[in-house]
Amino acid sequence: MTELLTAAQMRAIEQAAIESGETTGVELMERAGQGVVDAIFEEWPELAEGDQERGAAPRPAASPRSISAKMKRAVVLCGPGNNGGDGFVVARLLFQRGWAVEVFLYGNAEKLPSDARVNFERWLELGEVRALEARSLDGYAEDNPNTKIAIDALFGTGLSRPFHSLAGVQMELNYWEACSGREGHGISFPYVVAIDVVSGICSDSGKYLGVDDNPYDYCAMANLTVSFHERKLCHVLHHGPRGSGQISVCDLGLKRFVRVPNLQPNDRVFSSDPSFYSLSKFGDQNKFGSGHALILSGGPVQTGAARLSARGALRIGAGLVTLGVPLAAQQEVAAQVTAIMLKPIETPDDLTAVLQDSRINALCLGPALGLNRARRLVAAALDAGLEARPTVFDADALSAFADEPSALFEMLHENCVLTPHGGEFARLFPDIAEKLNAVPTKGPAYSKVDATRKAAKRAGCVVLFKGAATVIAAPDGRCSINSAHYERSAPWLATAGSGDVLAGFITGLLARGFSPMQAAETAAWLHVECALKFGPGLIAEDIPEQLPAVFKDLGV
Ligand SMILES: NC(=O)C1=CN([C@@H]2O[C@H](COP(=O)(O)OP(=O)(O)OC[C@H]3O[C@@H](n4cnc5c(N)ncnc54)[C@H](O)[C@@H]3O)[C@@H](O)[C@H]2O)[C@@H](O)CC1
Ligand SMILES: [K+]
Repeated sequence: MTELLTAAQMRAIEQAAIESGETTGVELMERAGQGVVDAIFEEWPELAEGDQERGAAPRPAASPRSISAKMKRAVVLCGPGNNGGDGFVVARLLFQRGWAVEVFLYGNAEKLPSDARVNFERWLELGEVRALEARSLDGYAEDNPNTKIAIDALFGTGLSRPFHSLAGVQMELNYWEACSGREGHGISFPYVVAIDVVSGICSDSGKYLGVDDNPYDYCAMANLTVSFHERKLCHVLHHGPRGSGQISVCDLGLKRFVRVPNLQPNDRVFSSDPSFYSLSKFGDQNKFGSGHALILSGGPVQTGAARLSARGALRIGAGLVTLGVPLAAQQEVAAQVTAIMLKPIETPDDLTAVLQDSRINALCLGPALGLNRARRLVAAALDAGLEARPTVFDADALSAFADEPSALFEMLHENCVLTPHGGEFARLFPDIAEKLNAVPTKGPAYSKVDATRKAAKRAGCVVLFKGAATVIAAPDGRCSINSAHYERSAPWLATAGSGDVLAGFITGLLARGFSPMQAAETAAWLHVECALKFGPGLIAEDIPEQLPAVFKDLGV
């Protein structure tokens, strides 16, 4: 598992490293700048070809007369903080490779923080710094056709308020990002490389601050973002993945400072993957050793969703899976399933009776259950007289409590998992959703991590908040994110029934004895892996069928 950092956590790590005396801010900035240059040439190796080191040449070397039309050019936009400082380092390093480099500064050089100031001065030995204004980049790519790279070093983790003041510059970066790598009308556009965070995006939430409509039309965007030490939360949340392009992580040599005192384990956020958890089965295990999952089905013509969940639970390794079906739907379900068993469950009393069997060790309620049936069966499933059985609540089992979410929360116990999508989340946690969806006016803005943690605390159980970034949180603050972005982008997962399969995956893992948090994290990760394995054309039925191949790849 890798960690995803907030701005405050990153600052604390840097601070601890500097206070240890092992390094300095200037040294870290040098490593950061070098990391950005390395990442650029790794991403576009052709840009490194033919570079002729000129070393730290004196200032005249950068004068306009010494810049030939054939030289590769970079334009570096530096901001008022240390992100800008990184930009000055990148400018110097590209210059030393023989590039023509033009540097703009947004802000007052006198007010640059000390490390950035050092690098500003070092750059002044080599070239000029021009003031960045709203129209500074108008026609730039057309007038400077050999511009290969634009460096966005305006704001990083320190963005604290909306960045609207350079709309023209942001529009240009937006346009270049879209057009880069393509030639049109004899013009080639530079690749946009963001240092740490795309300027305008809040590092903790991934939201463009102060933006309420489609930011991809006019805000700054990048083809490549180089993050330091670890990825930041913004790289997987909200607008961040699309705005950031690709992510490269640059090691600043800070690994041993991760355990600084103010980083409590439950304040940390990880990317969820199953590396810690064993999915393997062992030779001497019989089917009862892998648990028995019960999945409740809706009535006639509403049984497909529960059947998808059941198939998911069985494929992920539950020893036995039973569908609890109302009498009128028995024939329909029986005609469709083979290895999955059936039990008539019509009323809450039927469910209570079935749950007397303690071998049924995981439960799933929700997929197409019907709101009335859901409301009655949820209460029976959570009856205080029964053991706190691991239970997944999805779909109708969540929506059934839209008028009184507290009635559900009062019944839930620590072995439950709620799996809302955005709409269901807003029904159960309207105040939290409102805060999450409000236009952010300052940073750090309220994030999906904040919202899911708060919801888990209120519900008293694990909440898995679905989306391209699925956030999973426990009431004690543990949190992870399953990101279906970048090389794990799985847009075909947004298909009818996909959530039912996920609920089944979680239920199956609960039956196998995984803890609620482990089950939710592992299921979410495998769900994406299955989609990637199948590729385009995926429908929900295909998802469980990919598990054998995914398991094989994992060596399960
Ligand atoms: N020595 C260090 O501290 C290191 C810092 N690093 C870089 O430093 C960055 C963080 O630096 P900072 O904390 O200085 O933050 P930033 O450089 O992101 O910017 C902070 C500055 O911008 C101002 N500001 C915030 N929002 C604004 C807005 N909308 N309009 C105008 N001004 C605004 C703030 O008042 C502050 O002056 C990281 O993202 C990383 O790039 C790296 O170089 C590694 C070493
Ligand atoms: K930036």
